[in-house]
Amino acid sequence: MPVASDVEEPTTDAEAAAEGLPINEVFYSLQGEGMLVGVPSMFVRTSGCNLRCWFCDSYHTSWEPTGAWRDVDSIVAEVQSHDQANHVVLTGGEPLIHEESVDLLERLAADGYHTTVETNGTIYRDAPIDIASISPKLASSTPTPDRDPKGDGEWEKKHEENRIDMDALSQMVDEYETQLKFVVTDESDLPEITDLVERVRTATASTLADEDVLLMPEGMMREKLDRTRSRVAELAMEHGYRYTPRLHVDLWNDAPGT
Ligand SMILES: C[S@@+](CC[C@H](N)C(=O)[O-])C[C@H]1O[C@@H](n2cnc3c(N)ncnc32)[C@H](O)[C@@H]1O
Ligand SMILES: Nc1nc2[nH]cc(C(=O)O)c2c(=O)[nH]1
Ligand code: SF4
Ligand SMILES: [Mg+2]
Repeated sequence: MPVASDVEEPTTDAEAAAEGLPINEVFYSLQGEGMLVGVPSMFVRTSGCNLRCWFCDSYHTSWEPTGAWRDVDSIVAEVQSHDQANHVVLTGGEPLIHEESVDLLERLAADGYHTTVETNGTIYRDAPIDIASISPKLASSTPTPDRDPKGDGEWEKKHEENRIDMDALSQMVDEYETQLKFVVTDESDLPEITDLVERVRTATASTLADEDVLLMPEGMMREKLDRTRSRVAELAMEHGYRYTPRLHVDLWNDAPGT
């Protein structure tokens, strides 16, 4: 795919209307994470993010955002060209920084697709979303100078300030069928997870069951997951939360377009 532009910040509405969405990749695969794991799905990956997790497995949508601007018609046409999939995963980067993601979701809903949006939960948008797959970012995601994949901790403060927005998160949980999918680096993440789950329960009218809380092992590649998945599965059992594998990594490691 041609690299037409770098995407650092959300565009203005006028630019977005004229240009569509910055797209890093569109591909057909199996949903690798969460409650629909294994379901044949089309993936639409937007470029650009408002956070910078040190472990981000989509480096070219966050730390070095690249992509081609595409109009919604051409994205929908590519989704339709794989007629095995009735399910679309909109991901990124952070797809909800882009106003035009709402247009895309409306077009997909009108065409009868079931949609999952993978989001960090910091931006609320009103859109036809079947599953909000929210992955709130924990303190262990913060790019401190010793873990910054690119620089020297320049993003540490901004990431730390913006990684949780309780208003946006609560509104999303109230409006959409939700899974809260936490990336677990080790067991020291658990107190923060249980605390955040309780805060969400207090702030929302909807029921957030323990099974709607998912623990996912951190690991971009198989070798890392081999070291983390057993412990994360045990932690899920201890707390009554759900464990989610990273099926695509088990099957295809970090191959592009999977
Ligand atoms: C690249 S993010 C894009 C969507 C959105 N920005 C978010 O973070 O939820 C897609 C999913 O991958 C997860 N993820 C990113 N890097 C990971 C890693 N190294 N190990 C495990 N999960 C990771 C995120 O937490 C999120 O659930
Ligand atoms: N197969 C597959 N499943 C996924 N589920 C969520 C993904 C993501 O990057 O958001 C993802 C991904 O990148 N690949
Ligand atoms: S919020 Fe998502 S896309 Fe952004 S840096 Fe973190 S994992 Fe990557
Ligand atoms: Mg991924």
